[in-house]
Amino acid sequence: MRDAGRIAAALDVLAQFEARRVPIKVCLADWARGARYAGAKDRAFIGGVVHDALRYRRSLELDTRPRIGIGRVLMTLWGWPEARLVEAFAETPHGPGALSAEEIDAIAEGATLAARDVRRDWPEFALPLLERVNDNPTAEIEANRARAPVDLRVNTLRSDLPRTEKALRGEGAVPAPLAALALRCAVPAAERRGPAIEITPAFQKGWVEIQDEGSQLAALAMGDLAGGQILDFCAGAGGKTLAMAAHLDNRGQVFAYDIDARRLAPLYDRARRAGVRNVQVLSPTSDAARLGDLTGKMDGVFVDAPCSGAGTWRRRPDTKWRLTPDQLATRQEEQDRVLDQAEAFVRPGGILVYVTCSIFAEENEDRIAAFLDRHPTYDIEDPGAAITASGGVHAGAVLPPADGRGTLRLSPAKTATDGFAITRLRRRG
Ligand SMILES: C[S@@+](CC[C@H](N)C(=O)[O-])C[C@H]1O[C@@H](n2cnc3c(N)ncnc32)[C@H](O)[C@@H]1O
Repeated sequence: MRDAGRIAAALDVLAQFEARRVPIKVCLADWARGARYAGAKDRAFIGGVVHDALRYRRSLELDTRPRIGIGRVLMTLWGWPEARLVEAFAETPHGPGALSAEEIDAIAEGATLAARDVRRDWPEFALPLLERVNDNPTAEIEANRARAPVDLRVNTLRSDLPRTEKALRGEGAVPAPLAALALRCAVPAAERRGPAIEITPAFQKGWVEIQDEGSQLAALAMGDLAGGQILDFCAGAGGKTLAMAAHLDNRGQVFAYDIDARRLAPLYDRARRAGVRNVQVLSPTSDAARLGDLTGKMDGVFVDAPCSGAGTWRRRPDTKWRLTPDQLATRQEEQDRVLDQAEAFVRPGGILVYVTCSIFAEENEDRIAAFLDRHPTYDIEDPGAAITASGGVHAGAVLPPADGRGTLRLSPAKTATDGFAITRLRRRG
């Protein structure tokens, strides 16, 4: 495909998103099904431009003036010269139709609008939530508009950092600043695709997992539980399960449970590839009795709770426009429920770590305060101290301090990671 057809396709996909508000990957897949002629480079171009458009959706007016908006994305963010844009729009029969003089003038305002209207790129209802927890909301929103790097966790059960870094040098992997086992591949520029880590021999041999550095730090909040028994109560596909299992060096035990058996399914293969032998997957359908046996016995229970996902908006910018206040309220109810269910497994003196990939206090500090009202037998501990004590951060790395309510917050602007909030509680003995 040429520029003309690619721009027209991106406009179609964005129109679908505005009309249906389904995940953008659904809109992209629907388009791709009807466009068998499109190659991998076309799909990458269209996916890239559509995601950037969603990152800047309101400041660049993609929602109200999509032709102008996409022109602004290509000129302002991708650095296209005006002539390339004008030619692509006008090309027949595949282009979206020639740009008028007014449209060209409006497109040229893109840089000014992107700088002026940063706050418009955050859902309006969620602005007070951000202002509540962040002293520089504009900087945070700006950092959330940027593309995210690809972060990797070196799997010490299969390799080590120097060997893995060397193997992935061609992909641009360099050590990340905080987590000792994190490698970072820089953000691809405009039309460039990100590194295809999954097809590298290092990935296939299980030397690395794709995992944001913030997620790696969260998984270390269990601290130094060498040989311990841990229940990962919301294990999903097991990103943090595998990190904890490797951290335990295949000793002790990590039980991986999730209410949704389908989400656990990939964990079996992932654990095999990673050489993990200390994980037991507990399916909600067939292992209820085994889960019950763990009641009151776990040294640590890890709750990676269902949440708004606001901390991952730079990676999944469609989700910031799909979140509603009602959904947020539902997540809060789930968070309370999950905490109550999970705490039953903590032994006296054991640890309960509560993590979300949301930076909002409504999903973190407020949930913990409500939990402590219901369960006064828990005390808050410093999550940063536990992460440091785990030995999993670089010597001298400085984590943000926990706030006055005991929660450590990571974010694109503050730590150059996805957004996470981490709280650590200990049950009294
Ligand atoms: C943030 S995701 C977990 C991601 C995963 N820990 C990882 O690192 O890849 C939250 C998970 O919580 C699960 N969940 C929601 N309610 C639950 C409940 N009451 N009990 C257990 N799991 C629950 C969801 O099915 C979902 O997989």
